Amino acid sequence: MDRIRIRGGNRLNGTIAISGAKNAALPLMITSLLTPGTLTLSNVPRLADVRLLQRILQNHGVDITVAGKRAGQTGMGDVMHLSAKDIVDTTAPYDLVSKMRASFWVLGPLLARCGEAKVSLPGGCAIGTRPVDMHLMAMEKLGASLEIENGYVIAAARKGLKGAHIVFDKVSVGATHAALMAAVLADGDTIIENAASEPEIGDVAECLVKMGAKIEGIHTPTLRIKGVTSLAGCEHSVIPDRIETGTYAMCVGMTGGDVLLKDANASHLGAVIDVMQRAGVSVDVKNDGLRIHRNGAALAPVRLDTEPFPGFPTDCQAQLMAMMTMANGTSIIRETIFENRFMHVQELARLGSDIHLHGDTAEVRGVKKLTGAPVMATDLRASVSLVIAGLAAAGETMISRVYHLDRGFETLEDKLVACGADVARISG
Ligand SMILES: CC(=O)N[C@H]1[C@@H](OP(=O)(O)OP(=O)(O)OC[C@H]2O[C@@H](n3ccc(=O)[nH]c3=O)[C@H](O)[C@@H]2O)O[C@H](CO)[C@@H](O)[C@@H]1O
Ligand SMILES: C=C(OP(=O)(O)O)C(=O)O
Repeated sequence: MDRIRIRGGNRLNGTIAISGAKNAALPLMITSLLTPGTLTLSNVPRLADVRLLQRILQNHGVDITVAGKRAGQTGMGDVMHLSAKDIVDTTAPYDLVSKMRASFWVLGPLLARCGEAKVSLPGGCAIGTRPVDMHLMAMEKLGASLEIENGYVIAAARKGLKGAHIVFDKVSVGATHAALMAAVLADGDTIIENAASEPEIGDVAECLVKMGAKIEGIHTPTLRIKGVTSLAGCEHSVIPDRIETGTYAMCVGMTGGDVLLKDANASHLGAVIDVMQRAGVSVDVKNDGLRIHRNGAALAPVRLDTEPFPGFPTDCQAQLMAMMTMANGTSIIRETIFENRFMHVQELARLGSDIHLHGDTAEVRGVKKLTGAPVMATDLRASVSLVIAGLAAAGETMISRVYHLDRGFETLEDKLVACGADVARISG
């Protein structure tokens, strides 16, 4: 199994190109199930999760071809053509779905297009119990009948889905994707209230509109959908990854230096930029991305809660905590989205951090020095928090189980090495 070795202490200087967003690319790929036409996605990141979803979609009969970047195309990722002319299998099996959360989202489109689906209950990062009750409630509201048997959701809507009024009790990215992707082909009007307004939902909604869907209220918590009988193919470019952007911003905040995060979209990062500035890191919005710089001054501690968009994202919580381990004072970080998203705390402790957990709140007492150590990645964002800490720790940090990192960070070592970090992948 690969490991990542970091020799800490180097400042970061240069340019890092931000990849297409994993959490937009995955649901965008799934929208291909809604049309017999060809969906062409550009700026698709080269990630393990994308490859896994390709296998899941191919199992349903989606024909997928991947090519490198085209001339004139913005972004750095692949171009992917997805064509679901015929759905040959409406079952999403356990061995594939259990590895990745987003794969469960095929439920809505399969039901909408085929009137039936059998989808294994999902997996994903082990950061809480992560129920799917709101996904199921939305499908039932849209007229599906559901049973859970042997770990599978078995859903049917033989006469098609019907428009409905769906009100979510709490904000869920996945349940919003599911409801939206099902409602676009339902008969009649659907209103989704308390919808997630994360930029990735907006990206999917905009792609669906290009395919012929009728959606109002995009980027707001109330989505109004008029069902259509069919959708066509289209071309769409995946938005830049705001979580990758926040992560590299925190790498620079941690080490000091001056880095341009090329193609980053500041409008998706308001809460992250605010926290970085409060911590004493300079963030300048440029035409071609975000410039992050910190020269000398100590980091100031911060106090924050994770929240649904536009609040501070839970997917950047571990990275911020790593950065705050060396702040000049005590930071208070409250995790409000997932009940078990502090697995990085005990690994950060191996590097010499001083963090105390009180229920959903971490008290991060800044230390003057971290020291390299062997550590273990436990989930995607927790693993990259260890990279951030390792970049500033004296000596060598060796991170094992880096397959978690490969789910969501494209060529992480190359991007950091290009800015002067001493990072290497040790194979085998
Ligand atoms: C692939 C992807 O895009 N994953 C993201 C998605 O995950 P995911 O879509 O799984 O997260 P949700 O937004 O659904 O979860 C938010 C909260 O709602 C709860 N919940 C969710 C569904 C449900 O049916 N019942 C329920 O109680 C969850 O346990 C959690 O406490 O949004 C999270 C919150 O921004 C991010 O951390 C993940 O990176
Ligand atoms: C938690 C994440 O992914 P998933 O929902 O697939 O577990 C993530 O992207 O940070």
